[in-house]
Amino acid sequence: MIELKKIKVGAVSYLNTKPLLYGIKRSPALMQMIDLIEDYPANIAARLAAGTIDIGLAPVAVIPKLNEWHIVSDYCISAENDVASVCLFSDVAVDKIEKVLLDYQSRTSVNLCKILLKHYWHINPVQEEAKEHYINAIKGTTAGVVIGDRALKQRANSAYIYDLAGAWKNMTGLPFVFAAWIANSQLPQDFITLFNEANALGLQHLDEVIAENPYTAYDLHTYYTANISYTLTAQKIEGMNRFLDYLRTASAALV
Ligand SMILES: C=C(O[C@@H]1C=C(C(=O)O)C=C[C@H]1O)C(=O)O
Repeated sequence: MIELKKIKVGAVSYLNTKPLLYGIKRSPALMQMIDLIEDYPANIAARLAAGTIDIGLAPVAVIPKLNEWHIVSDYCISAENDVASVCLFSDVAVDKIEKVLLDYQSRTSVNLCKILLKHYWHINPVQEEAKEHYINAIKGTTAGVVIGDRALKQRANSAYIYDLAGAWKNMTGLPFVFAAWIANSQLPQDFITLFNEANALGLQHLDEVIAENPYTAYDLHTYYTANISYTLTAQKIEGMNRFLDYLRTASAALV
């Protein structure tokens, strides 16, 4: 029998992606068609741009780097208001911040922070792409953007927590899309249909998803229902396009 070439799928390895992966991992038909790798967002972006994966739950900030891109799913990682897991953490109020360390695992949120520093908070601190273990260096007038599960933990450690999706909503009135399922070539329609159905399953079984991923630093039910918003609506796409417009005009986008 001829083994058909598998579709290489890259997913974000954080808790926020578990509801989307729940159904994918439970679909034998889909699991036969794909190789699934899990990694942090900046690496998913790099793999998609290099073509070593065919589709990824990729930071939307990578879009300008891709020769070809298709958003193939109705599901995404976005927020209507506060997202809880993408914040600027600081010991001092925002106008006292002198330096911002930008999470090396992120592509979208670090660019969002740059946009907000300039256009929302109107400040211009030193901004540096951080290295591993940088979270320990968030102290005094050095603030830091942290994303994902590590951000949910950091909430207990910083006096000031500026939620970047909340700030974006205040500035633009729009929701914010962090990551979407982006393919770098046209994928078969039968795959896309199965893939969408599989993404939806976990959202209908959140209690099971939560039971499978015990976590104490933050209430996952709140996270999955009030913070992260999983459906890609027309308004979300408007928010995404507004963000991509800012990126196009930014002099130093980090992608
Ligand atoms: C909301 C989040 O969105 C993430 C943030 C991303 C980024 O900054 O590049 C990419 C993927 C998302 O998983 C989070 O991980 O906390």
